[in-house]
Formats: sequence, C-alpha cells, structure tokens
Amino acid sequence: MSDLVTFGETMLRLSPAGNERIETASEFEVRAAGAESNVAIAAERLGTPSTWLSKLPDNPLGRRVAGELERYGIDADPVWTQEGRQGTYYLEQAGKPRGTNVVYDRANAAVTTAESEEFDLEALRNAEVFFTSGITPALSSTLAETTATLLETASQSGTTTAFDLNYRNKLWSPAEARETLTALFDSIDVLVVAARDARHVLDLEGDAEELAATLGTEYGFETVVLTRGSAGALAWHGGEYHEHDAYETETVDPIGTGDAFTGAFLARRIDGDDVSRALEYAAATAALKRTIPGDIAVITPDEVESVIDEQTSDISR
Ligand SMILES: O=C(O)C(=O)C[C@H](O)[C@H](O)COP(=O)(O)O
Repeated sequence: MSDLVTFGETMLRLSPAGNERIETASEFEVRAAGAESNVAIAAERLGTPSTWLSKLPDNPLGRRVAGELERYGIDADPVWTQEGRQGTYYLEQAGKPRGTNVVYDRANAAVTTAESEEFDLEALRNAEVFFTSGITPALSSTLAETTATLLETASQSGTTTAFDLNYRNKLWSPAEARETLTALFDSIDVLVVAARDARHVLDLEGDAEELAATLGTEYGFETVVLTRGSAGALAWHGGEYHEHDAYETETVDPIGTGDAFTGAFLARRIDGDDVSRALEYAAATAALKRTIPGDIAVITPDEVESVIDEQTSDISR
C-alpha cells in the first residue's frame, strides 16, 4: 500500500544531444517525463512508498515509459490499452536570449480517455496523500472529469489531496484554466502554485503573503505553498506563514524542479514534519534536481540533508 498516490500523464521527453536545435538534431536523448510521476519518484527516493496511476498504450513506447519509472522504485500501475498514443515532448534547452522551448506532441494520448472506474480506487482511499496537477485536466474533457472524480473520492475517504496548479500556456488559456481548476478547489487540501500563476491564471493581486492568504481563506485550503523560483517559497498554513530561500545551485537541467520540490514537500509532510521543515527539504531537493539531467530527481535523503547542513563540496572523495 502506498502512502502517496499520483495520477497523470507521463510522456517520452526527447531532447537533442549536445544543445543542438530540434530542426537540425540527428540524435535525441529519450527519457520519461511527467509531473505526477516526477512527484512520485522524488517522494519515493526520500522514503515515501509511492504509486503512479495512468494509462499507457500497450506498445514499445508505453513500455519504455513504464520500464523507466519502475527503475526508480515507484509502483507504476498504469492501465494498458490498445488505443491512443504515447505522448511525447521535444525539449530544446537554451540560455538567454533564446530560452528553453518545449514542443508537445501529445494529442490523443492513451491517458486522455482515462476514466475513474479504470483505476484501483482503494489505493487512493487508503493513501495518506493523493496528488495530481493542473496539467491533467487540461488534456481532455474526459480527463477533467476523471481528475474531479479522483479528487472527490480521495477527499471523501479522508485522504489528503494535494494539487500543483502547473499552468501550461501551450495547453490552454488562463481563462479556461481558471474555470476548470477553481471548480476542483473544493476537494483540494494542499495547493502548490507558482506566484506568477496565482496572478496570471487565478487573477489575484498582492505580494506573496497576500496571495497565499487570499487563496487559503477564499478557497479554504489547509495549506498553500507559493513558489517563487530563485526567490524561494512561502507557505500559508492555518493562518501562519513559513518561508524558505532557494538554495544556491548550478543548473544543468531546470525541468522538473517544481515537481522535485512538491514530491519532497509531500514526503516530509507524510512523514510528520511541520510545514517549515518540509519547505526546507523541498527547497534542498529542488536545488539538487537542477544539477541532474532529465525531469527526475535522482537524489538520496543524505544528499538533501547535506544541502540543508551546507556540507556540500565540489568534490567528494
Ligand atoms: O506534462 C507537462 O506538460 C510537463 O510540463 C511535464 C514537465 O516535464 C514537468 O512537470 C516539469 O515541470 P517543472 O517541475 O515545473 O519544471
């Protein structure tokens, strides 16, 4: 039985080798990548047994995804189907002035037809925390309904529900996202949201404390975690604020930073840490993730502790 159950799409991520452009690249690195499996793996690596629920095409591409996720020790428990595609995304990483670009190829992915009856709802009811993100309901109207049903099912059974707003501009408009996502808020206990999305998507104003408190009181969340990139994170919990700076990091691959942060935060909350300590852990895990290629936080608890204790060095020998 897993303490954390997550639900969402995992794609194959294809990135040109050696900083080539997508247009001209002849070699692509292939990795599994998806917000909800990234969160499950980060939590699992920190000692929280985790299950990822999804739907994959029963073909070599789907098996490529499941095989990679299993390697990290999570219970990858997808529904297998003969219909639908394996979603992919192409990632071209670049610094200023170009910036990183993502090209999605995920229409009609197998997961877009996933309905709640296809999943083991007992796993969800027995979990400590159920997690999904704002990407999932953006993928199809069926998935928007399934996301709502799974959140309600978990919530009604006393499972804590956690949600990362994860706004993706290439999937829907802020107004569409606001309408769909705010309708889910009633069944969500813990909201993680980037400060820019709180402003841009949820249409809120104010500084970080005002944004978090407005969300907490207006929607009745137990905890709101506002992420602010290199400016750190702020949490509102039961009317109190907790803040943590971002740790210094040399970025090799920024993708998956938010998921690593959330996976670590949930793992530590499940383990009984208070919000401040969980934030510290989350910030350290996020900093480590940025030093690792791929979406996935391949980290250990000792490494996270070392970042917190500032005992990291250039060479360990
Ligand atoms: O499904 C999508 O559209 C995704 O974007 C999957 C992403 O690779 C991760 O969710 C990384 O997101 P961050 O942790 O915010 O960097």
